[in-house]
Amino acid sequence: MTMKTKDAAKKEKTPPLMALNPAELARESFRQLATRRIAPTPEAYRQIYEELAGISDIPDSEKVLLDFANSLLTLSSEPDDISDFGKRFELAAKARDWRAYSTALTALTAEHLKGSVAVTGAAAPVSPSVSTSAPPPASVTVSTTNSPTSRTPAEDRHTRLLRDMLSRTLLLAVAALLNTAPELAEEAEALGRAVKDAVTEDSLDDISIQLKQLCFKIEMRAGDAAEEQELLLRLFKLLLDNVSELTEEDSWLHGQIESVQSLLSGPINHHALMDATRNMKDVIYKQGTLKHSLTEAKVTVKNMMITFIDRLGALATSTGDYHEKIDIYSGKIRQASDITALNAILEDVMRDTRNAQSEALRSLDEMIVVRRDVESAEQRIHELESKLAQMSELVREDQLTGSLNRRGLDDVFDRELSRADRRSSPLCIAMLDLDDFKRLNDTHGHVAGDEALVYLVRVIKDTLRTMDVLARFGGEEFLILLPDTTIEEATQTVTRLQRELTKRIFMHNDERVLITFSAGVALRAGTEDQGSMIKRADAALYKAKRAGKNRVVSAE
Ligand SMILES: Nc1nc2c(ncn2[C@@H]2O[C@H](COP(=O)(O)OP(=O)(O)OP(=O)(O)O)[C@@H](O)[C@H]2O)c(=O)[nH]1
Repeated sequence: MTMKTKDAAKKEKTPPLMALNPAELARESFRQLATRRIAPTPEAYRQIYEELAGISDIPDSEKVLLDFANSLLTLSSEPDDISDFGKRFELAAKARDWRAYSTALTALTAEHLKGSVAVTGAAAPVSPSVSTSAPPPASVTVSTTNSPTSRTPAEDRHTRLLRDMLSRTLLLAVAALLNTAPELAEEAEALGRAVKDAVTEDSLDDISIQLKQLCFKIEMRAGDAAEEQELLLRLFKLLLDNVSELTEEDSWLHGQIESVQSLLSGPINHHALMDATRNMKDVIYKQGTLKHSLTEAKVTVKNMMITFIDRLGALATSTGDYHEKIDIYSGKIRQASDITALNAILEDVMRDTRNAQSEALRSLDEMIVVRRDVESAEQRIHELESKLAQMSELVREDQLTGSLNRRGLDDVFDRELSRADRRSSPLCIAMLDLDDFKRLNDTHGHVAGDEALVYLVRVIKDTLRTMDVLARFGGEEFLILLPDTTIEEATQTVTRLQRELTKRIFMHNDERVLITFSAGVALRAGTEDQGSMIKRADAALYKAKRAGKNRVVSAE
């Protein structure tokens, strides 16, 4: 029951109706509630019921003052100045020393409720007849204002506690969680320290603004981190998918591992990850092709060596026969008695010698040829190896599809950005990636994969305007530059490309092979640069993949 309700209740106090039984008392209580226009709460009902029954719950003033002392004592679990005051009040009340009580009350007011706080009866000496309601004392009629100092001790304690908790949360928990973003961790620590010292409302307001800003920054940072993590996972998936193909020749693997390691040792950012993924795709494919050629070259060398050994064996065998025959002939010669017999033997010897000679010569020739083949195969291996090193250093065109390569794209992109700036015209890009291309390669072979890429480029070139530019971005990824094109037009164009690709069926070995692609389209925002546009188109492409492939998504 509020103070006002109690006062009103006291004013209209009804003499106790001792004669009434409980049911009648209850009825009368309800009637009184209505007459006095008091809200029918359980507490109000109890008050009136007790009043009518003559059971007064209004304590006397001494009890109130003693209760106040007790409640101060129970307010704090450990000795502090509040409990000291409690003790002083308790002693004064028990000794009925109201001057001492009043002095203590004035001191309490001066120390804890200064400023705009006015405590009823606190400034003046208190007499036992002080008119106040029942405890708890924390609700002593305090007229509060919005000032930070106008708090009761309990509120102060809670504020201190909360401030402490916030400060510790910022200093210990938040700062520790931000160990990957030292600048944000420092900010959290500085705020933690500031919270500890902030006592005025202004300084708390200031801290509240800074806290909001910090939360916003952490949210942004969390978004970036999630994106980077996603890219990292893609990169690792790619590496794992291909690692089995590379392990046979570990020298090929070293380069990959080194580049990923150096990437992981530096600060991980979106660009570095995107580039590493693309480069790796490119290198994996090209190395795969070269490795295949090298394996072929090695098989050739091995076969040649086998032939070489076979020939040597044949030579040894034929000359072995020859020596055997010579032995026989020498025996025959020794036994020959006339010149006719010797002549016959000599002719046989001559014939066998000629055979052995020509066999030896043939083997020699073959050995020379084989040796030359081995040398040229070795030469080819060296050429293939060095080709990997200087791979497409200078070319601006993709050798397989005839579209621009990354280098060529960079030149044209620069040109188109300047043109768009000059004319203030819209510029869009579309990033395309064939769907399930690995499966196509695995099912139909790499040659079919290559043909599919060439086929895709042909369909794109047939469908696009001449001013549009197509570049192979890496592996099975392509980028189309669409000058003077709005985002709606760009999306329509790419959707048309998808339709065209499914209409014009790709055939391999008389088999119909369905090829589709996913795409992300981005409109240049203001003077946005190439990297940022590609990043947004790539993110949209990734969404298209995740949404089920064979679709176009516009970048945000
Ligand atoms: N035939 C051929 N294959 C290539 C070429 N460049 C890259 N690849 C292959 O393309 C495949 C790309 O595989 P992933 O990146 O896993 O993509 P995907 O299978 O298309 O899967 P999604 O993109 O999720 O639809 C790899 O197997 C590469 O070896 C190329 O020039 N010719």
